[in-house]
Amino acid sequence: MSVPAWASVLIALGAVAVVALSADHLYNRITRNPFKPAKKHCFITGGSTGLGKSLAMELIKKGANVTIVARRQSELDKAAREIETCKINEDQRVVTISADMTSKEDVVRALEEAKVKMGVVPEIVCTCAGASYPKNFCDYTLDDFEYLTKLNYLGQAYVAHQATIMMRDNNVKNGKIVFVSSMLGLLSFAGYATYSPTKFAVRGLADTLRNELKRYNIDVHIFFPGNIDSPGYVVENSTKPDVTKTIEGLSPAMDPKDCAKALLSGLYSGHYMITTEFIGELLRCATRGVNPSNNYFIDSLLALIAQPVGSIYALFMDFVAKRAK
Ligand SMILES: NC(=O)C1=CN([C@@H]2O[C@H](COP(=O)(O)OP(=O)(O)OC[C@H]3O[C@@H](n4cnc5c(N)ncnc54)[C@H](OP(=O)(O)O)[C@@H]3O)[C@@H](O)[C@H]2O)C=CC1
Ligand SMILES: CCCCCCCCCCCCCCCC(=O)[C@@H](N)CO
Repeated sequence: MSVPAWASVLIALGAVAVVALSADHLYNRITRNPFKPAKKHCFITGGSTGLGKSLAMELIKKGANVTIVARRQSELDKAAREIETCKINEDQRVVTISADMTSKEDVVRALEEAKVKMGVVPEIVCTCAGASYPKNFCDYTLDDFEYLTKLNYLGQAYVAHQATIMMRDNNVKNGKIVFVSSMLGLLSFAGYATYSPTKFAVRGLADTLRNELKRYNIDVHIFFPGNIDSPGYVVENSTKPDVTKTIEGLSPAMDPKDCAKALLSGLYSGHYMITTEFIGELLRCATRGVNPSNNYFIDSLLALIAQPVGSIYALFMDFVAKRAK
């Protein structure tokens, strides 16, 4: 009995898919160290509210020890009490450090303090501290550009730099640095002139270090979440222009806990670029460049879909922006 031509084509395509998927899986496994947070010292900036706090809670549930860093000690203490309730072992530790990530001295001190208080240097570093104050371009002051560059970009760059030196000098076996960008590090539109560039900059740094830190066996990851229902989100919505709200309508605010879980799931899978939702996946695949794919076969398919979707969205964005007051 001969197989019809269409069936042979299907079988051939299926075979290619299976080979591509398994090669990709193998590639992810071989090129990154497995993510095993249990007993590790996780250092989280912006760990007192929103994404950072939820991430600390999820990591504690996995058996990690956690240091959370932020400016306000009162919020740190409140968060620490909440995080403590997620412990799975009595001996797990939660350390708080009050420090300002826009200050070089504070960043250096925070890492030193974390090492002393926890008794071991940070092995997993997540730079969540960040903020956004969306406005129309002409309504910003020049200082607004400087502040968000300091907090959202330099704040992550300083921490990554000091943590890398610490990991190198203390022979950390397989360290991890997780940068926090945003979907706005993959696309941008009206309202985000002071914010989006800082999140693109974080990607530039993460892409550099993903490659460069291989020599120290430090894995680098970058997270691109959509809107998160956090205290910061409430603040940003108070100044967000209507045009911005209309354009980003496609990204409903996610619960910080689900967002943290999405990040962990990406880390467990060994993905470099991690997103939270389908739109994020489309944007990731459309802008991946020469970064590793998460799944070569599916990513290529999504990249293909993203082209027409992106062009149509650009028409919509420009239509809305042109009519904005
Ligand atoms: N919320 C959203 O919609 C989205 C957020 N993101 C990004 O995710 C990250 C977390 O956001 P979100 O959950 O909203 O955060 P929140 O605004 O809820 O929390 C911010 C955290 O950072 C700390 N922080 C703020 N400024 C500084 C500073 N100068 N030095 C040290 N710590 C600081 C805050 O504490 P304290 O004020 O006491 O210092 C707090 O712990 C940010 O990088 C943000 O850009 C990405 C996509 C969407
Ligand atoms: C491939 C083509 C797909 C096109 C679809 C584009 C959809 C746009 C959704 C944008 C969502 C923006 C989230 C902002 C999160 C953030 O970082 C802020 N909350 C911080 O202020």
